[in-house]
Amino acid sequence: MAPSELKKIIQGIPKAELHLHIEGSFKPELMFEIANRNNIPLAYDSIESLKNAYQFNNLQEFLDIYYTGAQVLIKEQDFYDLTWAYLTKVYGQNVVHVEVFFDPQTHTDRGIGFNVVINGIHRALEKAKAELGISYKLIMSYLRHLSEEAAFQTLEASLPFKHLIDGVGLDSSEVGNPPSKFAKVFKASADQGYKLVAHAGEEGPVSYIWEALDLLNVVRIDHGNRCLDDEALVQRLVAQKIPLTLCPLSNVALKVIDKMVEHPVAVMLDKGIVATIHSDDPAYFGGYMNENYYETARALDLNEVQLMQLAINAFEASWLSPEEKGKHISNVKKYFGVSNE
Ligand SMILES: Nc1ncnc2[nH]cnc12
Ligand SMILES: [Zn+2]
Repeated sequence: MAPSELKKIIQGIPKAELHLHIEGSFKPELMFEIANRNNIPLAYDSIESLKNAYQFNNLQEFLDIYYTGAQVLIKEQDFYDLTWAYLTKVYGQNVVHVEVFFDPQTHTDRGIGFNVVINGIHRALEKAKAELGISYKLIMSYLRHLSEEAAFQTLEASLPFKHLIDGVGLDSSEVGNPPSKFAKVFKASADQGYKLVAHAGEEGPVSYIWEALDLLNVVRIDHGNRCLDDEALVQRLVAQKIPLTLCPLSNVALKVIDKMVEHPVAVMLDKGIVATIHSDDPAYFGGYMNENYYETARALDLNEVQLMQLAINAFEASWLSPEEKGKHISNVKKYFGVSNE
């Protein structure tokens, strides 16, 4: 298929984004603008030199830059502008539903109020719902390089805003910080009514995916690339329809895989895993939803049936109601000319 034809097909697919760190959507241009208005010096003297620093050998090298960039976010308006910029961008890519991560501790540890962060993000999400027709869920992520005690404090701080938050996640430096470290706070989060997800098996071993399932009771795994190392785990994921939110451009940028042709998503689909494609930190990894679909489809020679399955899987994996899921899935099928019988 010609590149332009593939791009056109991907553009038209109604898509759900389920693995997006809002701080990872912070474009250098907006970062400079917000840094200037808040009088915060950046370590880079131009947008170009900042962009040149976006070369990573592993997850930690990325995280160091990502946390530094987030430090210019001070006011509610900053969080609003960040979120609104992301939403208007993906509106143009026919993303119709988003489930967005935010990292409260990255901000509260700098003295920014939980209310400042969540109110700014929430205001933009509400505006996108009203004006762009994009539905949303919000996921508060605990930073796994910090203690479980710190995660408990974050859970406590979230409670006045519980009505705005749909679930909790677990992100940041994976190796050495297994899911088991957060078993108690995940149980307490579930008791508060939060849904549960966790990053696992991105750089960490397959045992972290088992732990996320058995000790944290998550309903989806973020990344999960390493699951193919373990056939029993694959069978569990298939039998229980546990989705994996994969991020192909992120995996190449962070050297989780060497080249896109090595990405496991096609094999996962073949095995019947509810695999989905997302963008993780699009401002840092070179692409949003369309670019992730496109680069993966090109490298793995995905056909239209596989593209349709990926799009359907994302709605199946979402936290939308059964009726909403059904409506979106029927739209995807219609788009691909498949009957909804
Ligand atoms: N890919 C990733 N893995 C873990 N933590 C993250 N935080 C933002 N992006 C992340
Ligand atoms: Zn992620």
